[in-house]
Amino acid sequence: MSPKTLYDKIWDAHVAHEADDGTCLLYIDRHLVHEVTSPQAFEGLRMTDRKVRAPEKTIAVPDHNVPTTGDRDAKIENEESRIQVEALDRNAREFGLNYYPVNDVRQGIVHIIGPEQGWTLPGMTVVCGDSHTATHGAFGALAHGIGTSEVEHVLATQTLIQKKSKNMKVEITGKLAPGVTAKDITLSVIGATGTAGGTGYVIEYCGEAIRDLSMEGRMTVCNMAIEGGARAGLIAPDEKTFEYCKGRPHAPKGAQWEAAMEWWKTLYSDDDAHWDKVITLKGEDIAPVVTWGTSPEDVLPITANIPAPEDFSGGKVGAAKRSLEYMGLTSGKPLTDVEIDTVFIGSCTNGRIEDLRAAAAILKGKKIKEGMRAMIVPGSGLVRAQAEEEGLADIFKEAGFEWRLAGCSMCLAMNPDQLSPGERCAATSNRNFEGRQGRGGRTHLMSPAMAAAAAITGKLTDVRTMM
Ligand SMILES: CC(C)[C@H](C(=O)O)[C@@H](O)C(=O)O
Ligand code: SF4
Repeated sequence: MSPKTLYDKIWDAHVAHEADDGTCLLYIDRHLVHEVTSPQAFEGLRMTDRKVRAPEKTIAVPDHNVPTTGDRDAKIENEESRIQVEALDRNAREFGLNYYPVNDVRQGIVHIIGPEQGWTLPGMTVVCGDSHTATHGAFGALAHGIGTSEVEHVLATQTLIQKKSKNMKVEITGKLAPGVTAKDITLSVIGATGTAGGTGYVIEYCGEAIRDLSMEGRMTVCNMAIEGGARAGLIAPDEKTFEYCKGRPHAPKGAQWEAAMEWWKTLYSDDDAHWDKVITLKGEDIAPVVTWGTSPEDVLPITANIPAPEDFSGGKVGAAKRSLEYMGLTSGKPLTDVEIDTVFIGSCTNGRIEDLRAAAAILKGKKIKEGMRAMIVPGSGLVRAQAEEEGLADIFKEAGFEWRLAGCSMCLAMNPDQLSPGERCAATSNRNFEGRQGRGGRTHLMSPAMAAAAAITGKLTDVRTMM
């Protein structure tokens, strides 16, 4: 048998049909559905009088438009948001899906609750009408975003038409230095490869620094594979993965667990498998980083100065000029001089319990800078409950943070949590595009510990000075 990558193995196990031109029909194990990209897909089913082919493998949750304050049973004020959330509610009930309504404690960001509830498991194919579906790759699942017409196709057939991508290996060797996290790894990779570096590839992240990460950290890394242009990100499952999955509500039990483990233990890239592209970073070389511009590739160590357009070449010169203008930054000044007025800790990148613990470790016994607007938005109701039980919520509230209900929130500002024009935010999310967090808002991406440090000082801050 010829050697295979992890991606090859999962792919081969799911091909239902291959056409002469290489186009394949892939079987889909899990279909996650949120309110933004699904209404038209369900309408399509209705119009053609179809049912959902595998409702037991389809999981629906509202997350993007839900308010994170107040009464969850109250009507959503914004009409567009309300229509989407109500449509999902109707569709989930009518088509008999697994459903976590907004007032269910298990509700949360779709990419956080999939793993949390044990829907996401090694070796699966997982899709969702959402680009950050790559997150689930942390379990050694082939997971990627799909468009609304594909959502309809998967709902109707439980299959997806796909062409195979190329294999890319991203190896992070050695150990991370103190203060350096999974977020710094994933941002540094994009800084090195650019936002198009992964185009046409499925990335497998490997190496000692990846193995050392918790499942939460691995999800942070895979979450941003899409920002590096890749179709999906993967990490081979290991004991940590199995331990995380064991006992989750929808994980297999008993003999079924044993049978699953037999297959899961074969899920690694063979030694002499073929890679179309290989990138290697040394863990020791990775610093706590922040973004300075309006693309996730605009990454620098926190100790650097704000770049000048002339530091770049080609099309990037003009892009950097526009970014710096939009961001209101002066070239040559230290990044640590940049003052911020808002801190957002949350999102499917960094809204899990470990992220909240990392922020709490910095915030314990401290106060945020006067006048600072700071919020923690847990990734799910269960993350929120656990943080309360562990006393983290008290640390946040005593420090001056708002303690919110679960949802996407200020990651993309589809709910009332938005930046005003010119406001500058230290954010733990994954996109710093113009207007992403509200029209005219300015976003600096970073790790939860770095965002917590910035909340205290009121500036972009090297977390290592506060440890
Ligand atoms: C709304 C949704 C389609 C979108 C995505 O696909 O990623 C959102 O989650 C985002 O992060 O921009
Ligand atoms: S938290 Fe942000 S990135 Fe994640 S699904 Fe929601 S909007 Fe998209």
